[in-house]
Amino acid sequence: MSTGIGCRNLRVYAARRELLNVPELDVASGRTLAVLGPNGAGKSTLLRALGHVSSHRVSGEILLDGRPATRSQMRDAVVAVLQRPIMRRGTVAANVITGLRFRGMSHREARTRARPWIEALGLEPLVDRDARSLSIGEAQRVSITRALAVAPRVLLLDEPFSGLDSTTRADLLADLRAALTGQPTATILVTHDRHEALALAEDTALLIDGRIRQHGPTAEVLDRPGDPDTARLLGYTNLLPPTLTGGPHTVVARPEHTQLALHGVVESDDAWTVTGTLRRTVALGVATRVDVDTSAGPLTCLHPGDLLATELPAVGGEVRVRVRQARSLATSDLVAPGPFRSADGE
Ligand SMILES: Nc1ncnc2c1ncn2[C@@H]1O[C@H](COP(=O)(O)OP(=O)(O)OP(=O)(O)O)[C@@H](O)[C@H]1O
Repeated sequence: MSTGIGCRNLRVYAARRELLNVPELDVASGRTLAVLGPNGAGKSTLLRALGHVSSHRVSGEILLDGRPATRSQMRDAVVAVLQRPIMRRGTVAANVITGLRFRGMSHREARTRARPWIEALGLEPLVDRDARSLSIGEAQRVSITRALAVAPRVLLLDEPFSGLDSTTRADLLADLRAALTGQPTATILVTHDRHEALALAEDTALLIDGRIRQHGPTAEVLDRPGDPDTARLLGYTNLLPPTLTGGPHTVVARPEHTQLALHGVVESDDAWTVTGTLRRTVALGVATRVDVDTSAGPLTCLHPGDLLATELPAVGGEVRVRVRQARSLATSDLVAPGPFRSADGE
């Protein structure tokens, strides 16, 4: 019998509107699934339904270790970590053992159980601090340690990293991944950030409009956009239709593989070029974003570092854009730039 959490024919409705329709989903014990979707895709709706805590009308089956699970069975099996950490009155140490105390464990035993998790998550320097004085990043670390200390069969993570700065987020993701390794917990992370999926999850499902469009090993799913919606979600925001490429299918490219052809830069032969009008530039610190309008729609270029104003053509001026790497939406394969070079008639 398979262990872990799953569902069959799961549907969630608000009034007459169907918010979610997932025919089948399984996360085995010891594995982590990321559910990646844009705002409003139904990610939280899915987590609440799986945890049997939905306030909507739900049909279908929630499975625990392969069998339909009741609400009380799920309550015992599941621990959730939410976007905003909730700290109770008292020290960090007292907060970490809360879940164990709720489950009837003595104070002494709970402290002994929690100790390795406090070490694994690097919380020792904070244990005596008033939990309500913590930063959001610190509080989320406590909240995750509290969840892990219970050794749950199922861990549901509802965007717990979204309010953290990039360094804090990367540290916590790495520590959580290490802490989960070898544990018999089935973990589901919902997020809109593909980098979080890559950092934490072996498998990823793409959820759009309440339906799973793609599902598989994370590295494969993140690099195999199958339609314009999943392409956008996966960062392939530049859509190049056949009218632009001259090829048979729409191809998609990441902004980091798309750059302006600038004066004085020697161009190699390994990119396809298209002309357009420079709409605006945005300094992002580590990179400069340049938006260009072309005959077949907008393209976004990303140049590493700061581009000097003197290097850039004026807004409204004609520019050439080079796309170094693109994928076919029909096959998800990388498309060599050769076949559609000079498709715009250059
Ligand atoms: N009571 C309700 N009545 C009607 N629609 C609802 C109701 N509750 C939620 N929805 C809709 O369900 C959809 C999914 O919401 P949900 O919060 O699950 O999305 P999400 O993917 O978690 O989004 P976000 O990333 O913005 O948190 C949204 O379009 C939302 O407006």
